[in-house]
Amino acid sequence: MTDRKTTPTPAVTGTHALFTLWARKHGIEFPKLIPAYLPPAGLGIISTDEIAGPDPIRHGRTNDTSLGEVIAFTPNALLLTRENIERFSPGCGLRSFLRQKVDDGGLSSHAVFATAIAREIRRIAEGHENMWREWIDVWPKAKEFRGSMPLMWSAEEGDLLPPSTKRLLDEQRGKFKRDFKAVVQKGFEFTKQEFMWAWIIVNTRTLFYKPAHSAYNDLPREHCMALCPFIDYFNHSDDGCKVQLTPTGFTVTPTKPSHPANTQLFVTYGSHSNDFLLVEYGFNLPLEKNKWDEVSITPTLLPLLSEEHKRVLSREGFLGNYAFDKEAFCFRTQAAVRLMLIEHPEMDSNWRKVEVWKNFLAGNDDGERERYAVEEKLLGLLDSLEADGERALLEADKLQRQSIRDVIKMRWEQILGMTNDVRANMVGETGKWRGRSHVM
Ligand SMILES: C[S@@+](CC[C@H](N)C(=O)[O-])C[C@H]1O[C@@H](n2cnc3c(N)ncnc32)[C@H](O)[C@@H]1O
Repeated sequence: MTDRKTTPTPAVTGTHALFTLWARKHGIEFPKLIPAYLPPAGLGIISTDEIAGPDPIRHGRTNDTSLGEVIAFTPNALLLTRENIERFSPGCGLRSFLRQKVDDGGLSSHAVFATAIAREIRRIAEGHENMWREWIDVWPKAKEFRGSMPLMWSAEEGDLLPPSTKRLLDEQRGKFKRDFKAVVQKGFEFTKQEFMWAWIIVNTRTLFYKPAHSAYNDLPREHCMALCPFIDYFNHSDDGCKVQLTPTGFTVTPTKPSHPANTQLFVTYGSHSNDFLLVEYGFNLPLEKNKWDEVSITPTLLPLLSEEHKRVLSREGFLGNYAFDKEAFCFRTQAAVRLMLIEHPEMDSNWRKVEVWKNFLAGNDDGERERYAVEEKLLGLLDSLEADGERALLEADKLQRQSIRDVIKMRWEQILGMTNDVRANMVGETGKWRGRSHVM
């Protein structure tokens, strides 16, 4: 978790100083910014001067980011992209794997970038030069990822994460495993540790990149990526500056009216929950600083649905993607839980009940008749999550590595806090609104 008030220490010596010289020499522009140490976020970007953003009073518009000054610019020629992979890692032969679809023996963009990076680390150690060497030298080392990136944890440590986090971790582990296997099958000989470090570098530092090249027209979104020197120094906040791809390169523009000198500037990586930030980037934000945080309840709810329920939900477009935040459960969860009240929704004799359910989905029925029964089920989901959380917190206390223990405890505590909030919204602080009392 990061505190924006961490006192920044400008990173003006060593590898970071060499990198900023290299960056300016190659056309990267950042007139009022410098990198700084901002523990626990590692490096970040701070202002050296006051920065003016869009001025809503002067322009009468709040969302016109083009009116703020461009605070950072990285030209296209310096990006690591699918097009220049062979320039980044001469002789790697990776370009041909990008021409093939992944299902036809090709490699994902993520796997190709990680391979090129892992290969260059070896080549640099053997004495080869690399045009991007100064940039590579400022990336975090493997030991910096060990405590924070769950992908690097043991299975036992990962199992103590909340189900909503663990589900994302399992998906990520699947992706990593597929990429590593495919890369090894192509004859690249990396250890799992070497490849994992490079894969995490790509995971935590890529920008969405879809230039106006025909090669990108039909390319699936997950393959549209680039690594971007300097702009990859920015940390994330939910209201950070805007990153845009222009015909000449990436730009960063502020979205707030002004930033004083000597403050950290953030960009927004996307509208991400803390579970996502934790698994994909190895950090999470205090609840009050992440307006997009929510808890997926899918892993708890899906196993409670019968095959019949799943078929009906799927036909209506309501299967999966269930969540709550500190205010309430989402509508999709309501839809699933309401359907659970009908034991056999596909039986002819239940068609009337299913019609009532569909009327609720369409907004033609307020659902008040079933409200208590639905709430009982929702409260049951919260109870079960809480029981899991209490068990996991006890187990986490036994873990050797404190950094991992702290991460697991922090996310569980956030989730248990949200569980309390959403329950209080449903039944009142003491349960008196519903005749159900809870020990908080
Ligand atoms: C694109 S890099 C940003 C630069 C990075 N901090 C560094 O030291 O090189 C993304 C990584 O920065 C860290 N990070 C980004 N935003 C953060 C935040 N708000 N709080 C804590 N860590 C953050 C995470 O480790 C994440 O994986």
